Amino acid sequence: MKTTSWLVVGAGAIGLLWTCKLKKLNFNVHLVYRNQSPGNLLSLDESLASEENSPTFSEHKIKSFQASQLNKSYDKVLFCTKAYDLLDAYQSVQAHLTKDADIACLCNGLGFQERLQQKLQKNQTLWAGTTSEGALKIAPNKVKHTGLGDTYFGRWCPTKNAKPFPLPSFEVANIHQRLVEKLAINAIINPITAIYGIQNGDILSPDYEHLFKNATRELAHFFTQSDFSLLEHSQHLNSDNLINRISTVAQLTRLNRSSMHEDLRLKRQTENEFISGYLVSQSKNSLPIQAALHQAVAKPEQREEIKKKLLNTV
Ligand SMILES: NC(=O)C1=CN([C@@H]2O[C@H](COP(=O)(O)OP(=O)(O)OC[C@H]3O[C@@H](n4cnc5c(N)ncnc54)[C@H](OP(=O)(O)O)[C@@H]3O)[C@@H](O)[C@H]2O)C=CC1
Ligand SMILES: CC(C)(CO)C(=O)C(=O)O
Repeated sequence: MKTTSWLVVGAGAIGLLWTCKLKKLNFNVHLVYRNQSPGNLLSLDESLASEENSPTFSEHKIKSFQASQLNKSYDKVLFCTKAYDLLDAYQSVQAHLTKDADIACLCNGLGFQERLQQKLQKNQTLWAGTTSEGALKIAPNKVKHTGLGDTYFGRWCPTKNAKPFPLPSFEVANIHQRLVEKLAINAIINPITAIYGIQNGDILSPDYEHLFKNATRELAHFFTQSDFSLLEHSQHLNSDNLINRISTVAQLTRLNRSSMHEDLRLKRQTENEFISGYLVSQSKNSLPIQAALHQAVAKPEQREEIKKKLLNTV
């Protein structure tokens, strides 16, 4: 039996936030969780991120399932897992997606989109997404909207005269550019804050400023003067542009710990492979600082030595 509900996969912070957003847009939502059931009533706290005078708490009725309990077909699905879980998550629900389903993902990083595209059927459409919103899961069925931001989706494989995204106001033509811009921010702020155990704003302090600027200049050179496969979408990211963008985000989130800082601190898997790892794999050895940051995150036993070298040699 076919349903017109959205299927959201991943009941973490972003999955809960987006389930509530879709409910507010009057869609039915079926939510797939992996381990802990969120039940059938979600609550959204927008007190930290709401516009003035708008309600700050809302409750939303949904249906939640484990993938093995699904018994319907869906023509629109939104994956809200971490990048490293995306392909497994896709495989767990793929039998329940229609032949022409719209398949959207909101994970940070690059590299996994192409791998997912390879797995889709010919008439299914992959919509890559990126968000600068902040969300924090505070209970299995409760999410706090911690930062206002923008969310964009666009076709991973552009096609002329194709059908629009099921949420047209979120669709952009230049999604690759948006993904590269977000990748650049994550590639600088996340590993530096994670390995030195600092807040986002600290990368602008005298202790880290040289590392921040040199790592950013190196990235800008790669984005503007290399044979990067997404060069047409990264050419505008010269040193000044990139330093301004990243400084602004570091300022705006100065008291936050980046997601990678939290992941290392709590000894969880990080998205390193889809951020610095992706860039290094594309760079033909032209990103030595980025490679060192990648290595310092990936290899705890080398971390202290790399941290000292990075601060002494740049
Ligand atoms: N939170 C935020 O403010 C922001 C997050 N992002 C990005 O959004 C993405 C999601 O982040 P976030 O929500 O914070 O991460 P979370 O870790 O909170 O949520 C990911 C969820 O996906 C679930 N999951 C993993 N594999 C499967 C599967 N096979 N089937 C069903 N569920 C699965 C996890 O389940 P389990 O509980 O079992 O681990 C977890 O609940 C990341 O790429 C992140 O970088 C981007 C901007 C801001
Ligand atoms: C923008 C930034 C750096 C905010 O903390 C982020 O996206 C993250 O932590 O992953």
